Amino acid sequence: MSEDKVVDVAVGVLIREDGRVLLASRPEGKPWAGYWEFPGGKLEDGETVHQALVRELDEELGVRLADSFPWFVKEHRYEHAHVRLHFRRSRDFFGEALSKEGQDFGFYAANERTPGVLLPIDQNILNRVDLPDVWEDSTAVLTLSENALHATVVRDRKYRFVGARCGNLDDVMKAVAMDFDFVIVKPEVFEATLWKGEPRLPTYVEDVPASDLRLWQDRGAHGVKP
Ligand SMILES: Nc1nc2c([nH]c(=O)n2[C@H]2C[C@H](O)[C@@H](COP(=O)(O)OP(=O)(O)OP(=O)(O)O)O2)c(=O)[nH]1
Repeated sequence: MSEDKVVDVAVGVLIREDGRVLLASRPEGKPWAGYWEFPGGKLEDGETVHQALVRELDEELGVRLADSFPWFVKEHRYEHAHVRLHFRRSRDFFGEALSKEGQDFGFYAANERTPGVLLPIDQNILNRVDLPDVWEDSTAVLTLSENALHATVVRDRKYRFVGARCGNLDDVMKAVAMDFDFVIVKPEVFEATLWKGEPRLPTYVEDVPASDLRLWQDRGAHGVKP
């Protein structure tokens, strides 16, 4: 594989009614075998991310995925590959999971220890599963042009999540570089902050009614901030 070839990967964040998320260990023979991850895998030619997830969940765990929403897209360079991870959330799946490839698996809460170590970049992402759909004040929000370094300090002391209010794509790119948990944007700039229709971080749309939540989630938002 040439160094700069980007591999697109579909990643499923399947959330049970009790808020727990499906995680599984990586089968023997793959890079990072034995580490835990969200189920998913590489896109095949012509597949959408949702289609790839439907296939991978069936192949790996026998789970049937009915619907899923874009959550965010994240690039990461491993030694073995440069991946573009397309995370999608779903509460709409059925079937009892089975280990079709010899993996361990289970449903876990964000603050619970899995039997094995998660892939390093997945831990932060698992925490974000608890971000509420409708924004609450228990999250720290910074305006990026102000003192953004403060974010790292605040994160440890008081707030579980740190987000940034972003006026445009440049701000969102800064929030990505600083690994913020979420961004808040106005409805009129939402589209401009996406990467080919997918957010780059979980995104709240500001100043819209809570009753429009589903509409904005269909378009890729994590949630709304009325
Ligand atoms: N499925 C999954 N892959 C992840 C996660 N986090 C993360 O960095 N990755 C990376 C690891 C791998 O480099 C890549 C997924 O590739 P893979 O080898 O598991 O995909 P696959 O099942 O299609 O593999 P194969 O059949 O081609 O062997 O994405 C995650 O949470 N879930």
